[in-house]
Amino acid sequence: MNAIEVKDLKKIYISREGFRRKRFVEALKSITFTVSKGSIHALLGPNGAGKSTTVKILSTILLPDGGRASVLGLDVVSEADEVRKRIGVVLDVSKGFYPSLSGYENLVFYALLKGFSFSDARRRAKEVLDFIGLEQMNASKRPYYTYSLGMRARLAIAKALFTDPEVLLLDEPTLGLDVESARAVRKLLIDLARSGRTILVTGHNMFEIEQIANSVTIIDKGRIIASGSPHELKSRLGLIHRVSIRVSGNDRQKLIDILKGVINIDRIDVEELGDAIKITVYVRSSREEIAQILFEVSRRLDVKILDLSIEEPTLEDAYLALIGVHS
Ligand SMILES: Nc1ncnc2c1ncn2[C@@H]1O[C@H](COP(=O)(O)OP(=O)(O)OP(=O)(O)O)[C@@H](O)[C@H]1O
Repeated sequence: MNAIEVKDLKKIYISREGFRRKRFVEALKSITFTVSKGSIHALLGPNGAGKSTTVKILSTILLPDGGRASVLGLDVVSEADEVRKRIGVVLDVSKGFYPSLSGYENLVFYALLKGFSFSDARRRAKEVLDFIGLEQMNASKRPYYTYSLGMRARLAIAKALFTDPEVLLLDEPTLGLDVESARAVRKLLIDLARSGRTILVTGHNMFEIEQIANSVTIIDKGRIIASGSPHELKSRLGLIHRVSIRVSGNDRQKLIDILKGVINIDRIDVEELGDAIKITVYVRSSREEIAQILFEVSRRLDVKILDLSIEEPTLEDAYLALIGVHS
């Protein structure tokens, strides 16, 4: 069953250019995707692709100009009040808190505005602070302005979890976090999905998305480019192996030309590294075939293979191939 359904969604921003002229930005041209219940779905795309706009429409903060979107079967426009009760949202981890209040006080204040009784607000604030690990960091009683970015991200997620929502909409929740904090947030999201929550997350860190997302939608310039599980995206592109070779020697360019002729190559990237070059090729051949060809070719030329790795392609490889095809 789908927790989120987005069909042919459109959004046009109108902003001013000078005093009179209006500027129209077609942020979403036609976005369609679904997210199944209890899964983590990632929206990926370059800057300005329309990810935040999509999340804002699903959060009922922005109205679409066309198409429709629903959360748990509720329309985000006509049933916006009901949608708000069932979702938790993080749009900017550093916004929405009073700097001089502690994390705990911020949450209690937020809960009172939401209509919780004082005792329920205090109880739930302690629960969520404990759940996201701020209580254990002895941070819940410290003023918010003393929080690190990692603590702020945790507090923003605690706030999103306050009403125990079934669906979480998170716009770049790990932006700017250090390795440890980002890892903690990732684990939190996986635990939440395991407990039945549906999570829609945006981000730019492909490694991170590949670790957590069950499915992915890639958008660019307001249109869908591809969607599916990370594995489906990679196999659809026929990306079988990524071969990285670091070589030195005079015949480096010859090696590239020969490789292009003998290996079934999808793409080749060459990076100059001073005395050496790094060649990355995406090939459909088997590992054995690739290794054999490389060693045979390099024996005939004036090149020295300094490093060789043959790996499975990553989500980032698939993403770059897809974005490259469409740009
Ligand atoms: N309030 C606004 N007024 C005018 N144009 C806007 C507004 N908000 C966003 N845009 C434009 O809409 C397009 C989509 O923006 P959006 O923020 O949704 O992209 P994004 O994929 O989230 O990008 P990023 O990865 O940089 O956060 C961009 O061209 C952006 O400049």
